[in-house]
Amino acid sequence: MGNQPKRIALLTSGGDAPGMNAAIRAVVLAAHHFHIEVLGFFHGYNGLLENDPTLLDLSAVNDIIRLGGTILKSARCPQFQTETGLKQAANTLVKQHCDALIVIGGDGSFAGLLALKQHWDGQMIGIPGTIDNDIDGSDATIGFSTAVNTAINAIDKIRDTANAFERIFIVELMGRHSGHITFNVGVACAAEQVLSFENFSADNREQKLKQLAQEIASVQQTRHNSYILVIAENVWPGGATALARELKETFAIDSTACVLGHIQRGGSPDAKDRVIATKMGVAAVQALINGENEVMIAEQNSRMCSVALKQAIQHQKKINPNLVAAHENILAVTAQNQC
Ligand SMILES: Nc1ncnc2c1ncn2[C@@H]1O[C@H](COP(=O)(O)OP(=O)(O)O)[C@@H](O)[C@H]1O
Ligand SMILES: O=P(O)(O)OC[C@H]1O[C@](O)(COP(=O)(O)O)[C@@H](O)[C@@H]1O
Repeated sequence: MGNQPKRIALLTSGGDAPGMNAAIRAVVLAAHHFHIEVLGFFHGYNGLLENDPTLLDLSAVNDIIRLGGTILKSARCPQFQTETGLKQAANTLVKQHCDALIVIGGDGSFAGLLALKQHWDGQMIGIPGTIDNDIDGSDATIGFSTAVNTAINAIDKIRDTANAFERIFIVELMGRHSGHITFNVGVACAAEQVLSFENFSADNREQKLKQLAQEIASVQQTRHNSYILVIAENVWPGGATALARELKETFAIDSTACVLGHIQRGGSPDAKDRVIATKMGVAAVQALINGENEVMIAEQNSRMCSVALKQAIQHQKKINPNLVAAHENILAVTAQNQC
């Protein structure tokens, strides 16, 4: 306990995620409990370059657990990826007498922490905050659950029009490198097709287009029903709009492309995200007090634990293969054959 930090720097970085505020609140409350000060830096790593932080007292985090976005603002900060930027950030932390840094963000933000390590020797802890859920070593990330629920709500609404008009919709979901959102939403919405990194490669594009055209024709002829295809962003060259155009040009199939976009990142965090963010925020302060360094707080089988930051950014977290297989082999096929 003698070496516990006296002043923690806290920031949110990269894509904002619902529940980041809940994590900020938990860090501040836990730190207050242990008589540690928390300095909030704004605009991601830019805040360390700007050196204009604010002391986060209890009133600063009052009633923020239910708010989407982040009260500390977020940003991407190219300057932090230069030696000059990293040195400047390290100087700020020294000048502000911070002996620890907690960053709530995604894999890029954690890579940033590891780069800063070359110039600053304080304690560093990452808290996984990203809707993409693409962080190794943690079963879930803050924001994923809310984003999935938001997309489900949106697609359920689209389904009403799709059913009423027996129309085809192609809905593009976020997750630039991973299909966690796409597969979970696809299964939960009973989407007729799911297209993501796990089950599609652009090399098979022509074959896939033909297969989709056949499926759509079959569903429409035999069932007079709607057809919803969910696709991950970046998976089809040109995205949902290009796919809709190709179906029209090659097979004369009319479809409507719908890009859900940033709607998935916003809104009040759901119960799951509020709870995981709170647990992670408290665990981060406890990890600092225990002398841990260069780790990310994670949840594994409902328990909080620490994972080396290096391990967290390996990009090896796969979609549950049972989910992919169930959709490919059972759910979609069975649903499409219903009369
Ligand atoms: N290799 C790196 N070195 C230093 N900083 C980095 C590095 N990679 C990312 N960052 C910092 O982290 C920020 C957020 O990363 P980004 O990948 O955009 O979001 P996320 O953290 O959500 O994955 C970047 O804008 C940059 O400031
Ligand atoms: O808002 P931007 O800068 O266009 O970024 C969009 C990207 O951010 C995300 O919403 C979240 O990604 P990160 O959490 O890794 O930043 C991705 O799903 C999406 O591809």
